[in-house]
Amino acid sequence: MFGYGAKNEFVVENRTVVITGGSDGMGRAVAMQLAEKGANVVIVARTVSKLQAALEGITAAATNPKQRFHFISADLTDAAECERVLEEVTAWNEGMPPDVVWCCAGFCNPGFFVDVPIQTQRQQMDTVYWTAANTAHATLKKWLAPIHPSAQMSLPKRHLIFTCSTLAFVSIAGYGPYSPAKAAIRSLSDTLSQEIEMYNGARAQRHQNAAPAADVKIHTVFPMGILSPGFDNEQKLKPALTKKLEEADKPQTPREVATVAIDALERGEYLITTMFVGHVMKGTALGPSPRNSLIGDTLLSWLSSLVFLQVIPDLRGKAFKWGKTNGLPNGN
Ligand SMILES: NC(=O)C1=CN([C@@H]2O[C@H](COP(=O)(O)OP(=O)(O)OC[C@H]3O[C@@H](n4cnc5c(N)ncnc54)[C@H](OP(=O)(O)O)[C@@H]3O)[C@@H](O)[C@H]2O)C=CC1
Ligand SMILES: CCCCCCCCCCCCCCCC(=O)[C@@H](N)CO
Repeated sequence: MFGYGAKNEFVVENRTVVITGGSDGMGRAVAMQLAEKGANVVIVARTVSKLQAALEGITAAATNPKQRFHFISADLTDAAECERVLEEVTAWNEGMPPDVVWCCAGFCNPGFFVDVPIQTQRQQMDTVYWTAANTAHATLKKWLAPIHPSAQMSLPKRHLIFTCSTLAFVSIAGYGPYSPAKAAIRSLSDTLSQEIEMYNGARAQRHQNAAPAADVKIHTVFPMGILSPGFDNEQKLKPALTKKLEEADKPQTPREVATVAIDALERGEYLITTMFVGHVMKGTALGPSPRNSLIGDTLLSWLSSLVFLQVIPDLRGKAFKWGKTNGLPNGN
């Protein structure tokens, strides 16, 4: 929770939330929990049958008969489809854009770089990076449109949330098709977290000048493994070496990941990790990102830099030893 007496920085009651990838895994768990907290929820994914089944469960999680639920089928690798989704949600939401957009769409196709066709690697960039960037673009174009001072209303902060992976901080052999796309999301998130301040600054003068309708905050969640249908699929493709190198990962349920992430959003955090190993992976890679807590994150980065003195050679050493013992993956 956000702590006794502290302010909840992520109020969703009576507000409208869009969750991409909301038909399965973590996205569906997030949708259920935000419905439990009183949000109106729109889930977006490609497969209609999965959307219908998920929406039933999400609707049943509602706590107030006034809450509304909707699904939209769209392939978010197509930017025009993301614009359509935002238009449809705005029309459904009585002309108001959504208050929260959470990008969860994506899946992982692991494999060694030279073994995975380059076309598949481009597709990973499309499904992981571009679904998020397209959704962010369509959303922010709506949110940041200038509103004349006479038409300004008092609106609460809007939230754009990306879902990354701790692999964006520390990549592992066998994730070449996937980690770069997640690292690109992290970079976009850092860029936007700075750029958005210009708009929030302009809004401080909204009584004199045209400005966006509400302040905007950016967040990014970095889960470890999530026990989802996507994960089951990924395990079938994953090289044995990759499984060995990620032994420190004890996958969490979608519900656990959603709960931890929402709690962190309620505390107002920016880069969100969901368990101890994830915190340490973040700590080694904080770089120029805004901190959640100056002291906490600085101590974490010191701890991590010590831990990683051992982890970096360990990962490389295990890869070397694997090749020495087992030969090439398909060399027989
Ligand atoms: N599972 C894991 O171990 C980890 C996952 N993550 C990330 O967390 C997020 C959720 O993962 P997970 O819970 O495994 O998800 P799942 O693989 O279980 O579900 C993925 C969701 O995304 C949708 N989706 C996929 N491609 C598109 C597309 N092109 N357009 C629209 N919707 C799409 C799927 O529906 P449909 O196929 O019908 O479109 C589905 O709703 C992802 O971003 C993933 O990369 C991060 C760390 C670990
Ligand atoms: C004490 C600190 C030690 C740190 C050791 C680092 C070990 C690496 C763990 C790799 C974990 C990968 C999780 C993300 C998985 C993911 O995103 C995919 N499953 C995609 O779906």
